[in-house]
Amino acid sequence: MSVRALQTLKGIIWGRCFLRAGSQSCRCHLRRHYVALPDDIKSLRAVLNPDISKIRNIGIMAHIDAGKTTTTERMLYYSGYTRALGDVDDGDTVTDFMAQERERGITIQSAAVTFDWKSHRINLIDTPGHVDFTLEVERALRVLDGAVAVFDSSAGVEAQTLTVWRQAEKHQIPCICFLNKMDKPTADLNFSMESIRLKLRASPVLLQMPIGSGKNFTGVVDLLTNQKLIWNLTSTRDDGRTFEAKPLGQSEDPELLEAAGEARTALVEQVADLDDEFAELLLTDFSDNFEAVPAKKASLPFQNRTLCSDLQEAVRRVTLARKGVPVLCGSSLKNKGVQPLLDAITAYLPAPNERHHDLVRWYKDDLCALAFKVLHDKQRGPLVFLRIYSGTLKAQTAVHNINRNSTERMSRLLVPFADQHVEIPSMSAGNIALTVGLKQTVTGDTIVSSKASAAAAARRAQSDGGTGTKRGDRSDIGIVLSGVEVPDPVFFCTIEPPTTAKQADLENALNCLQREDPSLKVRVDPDSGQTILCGMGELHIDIVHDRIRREYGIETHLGPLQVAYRETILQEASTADTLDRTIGDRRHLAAVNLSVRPVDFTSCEVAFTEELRVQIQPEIKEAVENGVHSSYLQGPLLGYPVRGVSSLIHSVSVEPGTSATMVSACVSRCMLKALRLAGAQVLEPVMSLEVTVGEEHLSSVLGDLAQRRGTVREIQSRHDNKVLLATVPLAEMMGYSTVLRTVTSGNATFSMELDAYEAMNPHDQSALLKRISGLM
Ligand SMILES: Nc1nc2c(ncn2[C@@H]2O[C@H](COP(=O)(O)OP(=O)(O)OP(=O)(O)O)[C@@H](O)[C@H]2O)c(=O)[nH]1
Repeated sequence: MSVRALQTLKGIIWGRCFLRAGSQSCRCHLRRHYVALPDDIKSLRAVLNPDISKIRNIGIMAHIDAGKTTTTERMLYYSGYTRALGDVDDGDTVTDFMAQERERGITIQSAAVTFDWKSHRINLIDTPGHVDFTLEVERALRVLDGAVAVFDSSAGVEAQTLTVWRQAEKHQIPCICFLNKMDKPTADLNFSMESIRLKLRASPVLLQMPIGSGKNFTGVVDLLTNQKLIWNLTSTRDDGRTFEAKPLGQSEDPELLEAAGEARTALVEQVADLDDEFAELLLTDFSDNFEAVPAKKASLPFQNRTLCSDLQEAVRRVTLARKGVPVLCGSSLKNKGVQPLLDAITAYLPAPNERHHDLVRWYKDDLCALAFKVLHDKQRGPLVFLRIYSGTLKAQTAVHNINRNSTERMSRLLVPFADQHVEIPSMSAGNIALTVGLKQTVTGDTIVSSKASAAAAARRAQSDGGTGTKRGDRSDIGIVLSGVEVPDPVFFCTIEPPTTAKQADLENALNCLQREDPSLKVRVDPDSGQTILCGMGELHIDIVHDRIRREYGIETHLGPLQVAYRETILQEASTADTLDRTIGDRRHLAAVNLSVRPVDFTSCEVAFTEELRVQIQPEIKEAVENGVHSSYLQGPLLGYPVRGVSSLIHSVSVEPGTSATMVSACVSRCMLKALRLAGAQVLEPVMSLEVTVGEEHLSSVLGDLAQRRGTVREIQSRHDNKVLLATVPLAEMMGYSTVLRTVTSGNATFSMELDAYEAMNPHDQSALLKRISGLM
């Protein structure tokens, strides 16, 4: 695997489990003017069910290399979760513990880590940064209440952050931005703010100003409190646990004083623009002196004010309403600025009860939880991470899984703290729980206390207009939390066990892995009988392969990686077919007349003419639909799934005694004829690619892309680098990371995501057809 892939893998497997022995000690010295960790941080772990208002379920999202791992490591360290500061460059982060633990076969990965910060419970939920794991991000976002976006302040918004940001917007998750790497000579606050504004179309609310730049970056001015937060680190080994907080006084550097004054006025004006309540306060109480606006309510001139009217609360309202995003600065690597980031998480991001979760209201105080990650532990079996939305989850009780329509018993309930998994008897709404014993639950399932509770919720939903999610044709309305949409895999390859005796073990491993990862698809080729792995990218398949070896002890052989093409049609066509077959003494006779026409590439439909719809018997209708759908599974050209076709059934006649299977077979055969007549066409996955490269290597990258059928959309300048935006067919991108590293001597990074399925041009299509049919 490439260095980049390995680095990315490190990001993906971040935060995985943590069965580390030994307690931790965090001795802190609280001196005058100095801020350090309060001693009570550890003891708060005794509070296993904190008040819901004190819980923060958050994720950290970032482009690769922005500093997510480093920032996370610092958070875990300052909160007392870890004893030593890990360094990604030295390979001793929490991540690397994971690798060792996996080597020892103890499992495990964790989807969430729990720690306390100043009387708040923070559940940090892993959001991997690589596009192959977009589904994991989506799954994590589903259970997050807030997120921190980490940026490299010299690069601003980069491709992967943009993708994850869009996903966060879809789930309406309030965010905070952390401009990391302020110690770099090229760090640029204004550029980063502008790129948040332009690329993310967000309204950045600057809460801190950096003090000094490059290696002279020493801390920040907190614009709310008008305080300087300074890290006077005495050596490179200084962990930055202690920092100095003092009011910005007149004796300061006049330039800093002026800049901070202007930035605070801009902040106050911006918040007033975004929050009416604050604007009213400003106009009535502080119209002639914005500088006197207090940071916190405690410092308001009159205490009986019932409105939450201080600046910090106004910023909070703005953040929760997603009208603006607070921006903080720091350098995680240099141990500066992470504690205020933790403060900001507790101050601005929402508690679970401040988020609106549809459907949950139907459960009132009954249990309703979402399984958002399943892991397999060798000793304890499947571990299921649940986000509890309402009610209480109790150990040693049976719970009902609505999606599987099954009831199963949960044996133990755990909280994933650093040094141990703490077992607890029950857990209330807002929390993240790790459960043992749920053997049938799959990622995305909704868990409730009983079947009766689900039925009661369904009745409430029905009487309130029935906004529950209807599942298939079931007559009951299942009140399920929406899971995640699983995108189509773009790559596939065969997988073989070392010996046929290991086939059953391989099947078991693949079943377990699929339960954990819904974006992994496994099927058996009907012609060859081979097992086929389908995944989201080279890295995804690589990791699955590696996990089968490490965690299940099976050395498998992977066939060459192939692109998952699709097929469609170019024009409309109509045809008819008759199937007349006698099997034994039974005659099967069916005839069908249908037409197909192209629609957009995302869907495939089947419909019946108005007249036929009222006449057709339900079992014949089902058989016809099955026939059409099975023809969509294998296109006429290369046998890839069909997309973008709408079929209309004009007539069907079936002689009595004809089996449903024969009706389906007749329809499938007719569909195949129709698809051929309609001019079948191969669709290929086209990726959008972003390459950041030093100017001197730009021409080599462009030359290489031209050979890959790439289309350059734009070349932007970013400091000394060029950012190249292009689209390239996925088929041309195998092993790109290695080639890119070679042509740029390691001076480039790239990220890639599926842009669209596009029709291949006739020349490329005929080359592909020849290659696949073995003629080339
Ligand atoms: N100068 C500087 N470098 C930093 C800072 N934070 C992280 N880095 C470096 O940036 C590189 C990437 O850091 P990571 O923390 O691994 O970033 P990440 O976002 O987790 O990256 P992936 O795991 O690849 O997704 C490492 O070499 C870090 O040492 C910072 O504040 N300043």
